[in-house]
Amino acid sequence: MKHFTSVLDIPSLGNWLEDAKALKKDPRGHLHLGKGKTLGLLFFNNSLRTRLSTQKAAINLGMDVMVMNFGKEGWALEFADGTVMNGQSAEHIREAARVVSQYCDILGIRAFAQLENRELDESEPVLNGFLQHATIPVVNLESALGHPLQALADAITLEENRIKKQPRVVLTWAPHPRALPHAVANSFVQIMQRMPVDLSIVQPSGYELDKSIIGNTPVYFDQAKALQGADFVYAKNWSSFEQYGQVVSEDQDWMVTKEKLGDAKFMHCLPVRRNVVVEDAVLESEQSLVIQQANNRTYSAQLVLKKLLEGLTL
Ligand SMILES: NCCC[C@H](NC(=O)CCC(=O)O)C(=O)O
Ligand SMILES: NC(=O)OP(=O)(O)O
Repeated sequence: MKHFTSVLDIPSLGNWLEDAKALKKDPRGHLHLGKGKTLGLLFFNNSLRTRLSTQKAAINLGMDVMVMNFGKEGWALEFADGTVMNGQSAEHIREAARVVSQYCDILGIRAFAQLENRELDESEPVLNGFLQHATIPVVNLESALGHPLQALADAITLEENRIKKQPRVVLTWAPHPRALPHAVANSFVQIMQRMPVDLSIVQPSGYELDKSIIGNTPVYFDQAKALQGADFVYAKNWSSFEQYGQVVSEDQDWMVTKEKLGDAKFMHCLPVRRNVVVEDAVLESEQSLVIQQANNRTYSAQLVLKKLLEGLTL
């Protein structure tokens, strides 16, 4: 693995989940591996978990870390080739990526979808710009299309809480006051499709995710029915894919409640809007796994960094 940009970069999920378990038992067991190596983290969007858990993961591996809030503090970057840069952009990705590569050994990039132009988002200008021009391994800290470190933490959490051999996992759309990206939902679907679970998606009409990601995963429109008998309920808002980036329903009836949850465990990537996405009673109950999911972000990041560091020393 040269870079980690997608769930599809995980060669064997079963082996990785075993590796994650071992790392979690002995987080400081590989302090030598990152000694003298620097992780650079560039954030074009806000973060709490990704920023701190990825730093923590690097610290556990003995790495040094440099973090920059690029969105506000970096020069506005130009990604298109051949442009006359007489507008807002002060620096080209061709220089920026090569410059940063000299200071770091591994580079993490967070750059969300803009949700204005599907083709532009699908071209992943920021992540792909760094992939193309950086000379070091690149890690996706949530891009327009995916959030693989979150999905890996979700898989670890599910593995720790599964009772059944083939649990029923339901990804439910939930209301939100803003238009949100598809990245978390995409990567969750992709990783669950690779696990021994019975996965389905439930959402209001108009919120179908990218067909190329859904594949054969069943999609339902009746939330109460879909949640019946679920073992894990993963809530997430996303904007319309068809009417790209639009909010086509704000239906509060889709909020996850204790009653709808039944005996299922509740999952969400956080940050979560209380009493919009999910009611307080769920988050305060024993059924909520959200804090454990956030904890597992450290081990998912640590696993990825460990694999990349091992690749560097080969
Ligand atoms: N990294 C986890 C989720 C990040 C982002 N959520 C948000 O922007 C929520 C912000 C708010 O609630 O206003 C998303 O859905 O992709
Ligand atoms: N779940 C997650 O990625 O959280 P942050 O956006 O706070 O990093």
